[in-house]
Amino acid sequence: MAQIDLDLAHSYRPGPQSDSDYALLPLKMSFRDGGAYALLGPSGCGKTTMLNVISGLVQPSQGSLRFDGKDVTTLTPQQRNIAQVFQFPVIYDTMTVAENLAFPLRNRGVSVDHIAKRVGQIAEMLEISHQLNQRAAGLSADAKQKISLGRGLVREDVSAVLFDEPLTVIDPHLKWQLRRKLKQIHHELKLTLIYVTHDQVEALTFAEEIVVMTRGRAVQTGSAAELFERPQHTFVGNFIGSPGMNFLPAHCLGNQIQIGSHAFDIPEQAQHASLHAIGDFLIGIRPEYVELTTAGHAGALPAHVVRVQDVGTHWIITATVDTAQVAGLITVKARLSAETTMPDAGDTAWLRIINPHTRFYDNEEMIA
Ligand SMILES: Nc1ncnc2c1ncn2[C@@H]1O[C@H](COP(=O)(O)OP(=O)(O)OP(=O)(O)O)[C@@H](O)[C@H]1O
Repeated sequence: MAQIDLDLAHSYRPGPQSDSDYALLPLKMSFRDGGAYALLGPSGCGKTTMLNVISGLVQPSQGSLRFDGKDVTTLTPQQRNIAQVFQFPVIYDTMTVAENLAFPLRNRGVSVDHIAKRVGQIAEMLEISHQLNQRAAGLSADAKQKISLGRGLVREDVSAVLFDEPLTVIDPHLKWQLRRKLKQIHHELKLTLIYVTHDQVEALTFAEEIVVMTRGRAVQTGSAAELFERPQHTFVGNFIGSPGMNFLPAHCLGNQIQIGSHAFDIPEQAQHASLHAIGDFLIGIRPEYVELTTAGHAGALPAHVVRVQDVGTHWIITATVDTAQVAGLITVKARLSAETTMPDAGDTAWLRIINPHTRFYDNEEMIA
């Protein structure tokens, strides 16, 4: 296992001129030895490029990377001692499940006894012990991908195990089980795992730390709770959560926050942010933290209710807030508990949007 430090950028085009020429913009980041990470972001944001730069399949066009302080930039995947699991099964159909799992160990000259022990352990973890003597050829796509996962996890001496959307071919129910299983396996094997996905549920279930990426940038690395409570970038606010964070344009007038024609006291968490010096900014509040309250309540403004949806364990209210000439009508969503007395579509509801959970953004970055 190794601590992985990146200080690099990558462009597939020679002589990149603008940000859009880069698949990975210049970044500095570290993956802790033994950590479980997810690289999360929409299609094309650079996740696979980052994974391939770590494995050595792609050489960064600028900068370097280190494993435990040693520069590995020019080393091959094999020299870097990386195991990789891809979207589709990479196994030998003519071999049995046990032989497939043993293959990476046999290649490294591990003793027969140790191979048998380790293959048994991995098969048990993945619940494929009963299939060890079957030929891989006859197995379902799900079972084959489990073998691929097993082959990725079987070696104890790897620097890291990299997964590129490994559950794509897996049936939805099994997918859910395997995500939990991988988390448990990480706990037991203490391998450094880096897992690429565009699915936030997958990332949040599996990883201790999630690297959120957009347009070639890693905009935040943090636990599920950190990404939820303190999105450092508006993209994280939007992308994480369902529905995503609400954003409203605001500015400072005297020592108050002005949204449309409504003025609010600056809350405790933004006292230090010199909002008056910034001028225009965005406030962000998660639908979970928008409170339904009464007229004139501190931190609340009137909203026109457009839709009220019962989504089982809670309700989602969609309403519009008038920000006047700043941005016209802005949609705000509130996620309310099933016990709340709901307004109807067409009503005016007072929504408390300034409270201790409100965040402040300048140029997409969180400032308070
Ligand atoms: N071999 C390549 N040559 C040129 N451009 C590439 C190559 N591979 C990726 N790109 C470009 O680099 C950018 C990042 O792609 P990458 O595959 O890393 O993103 P991703 O987040 O993994 O997307 P997906 O989830 O769709 O796989 C995209 O604009 C993509 O078109």
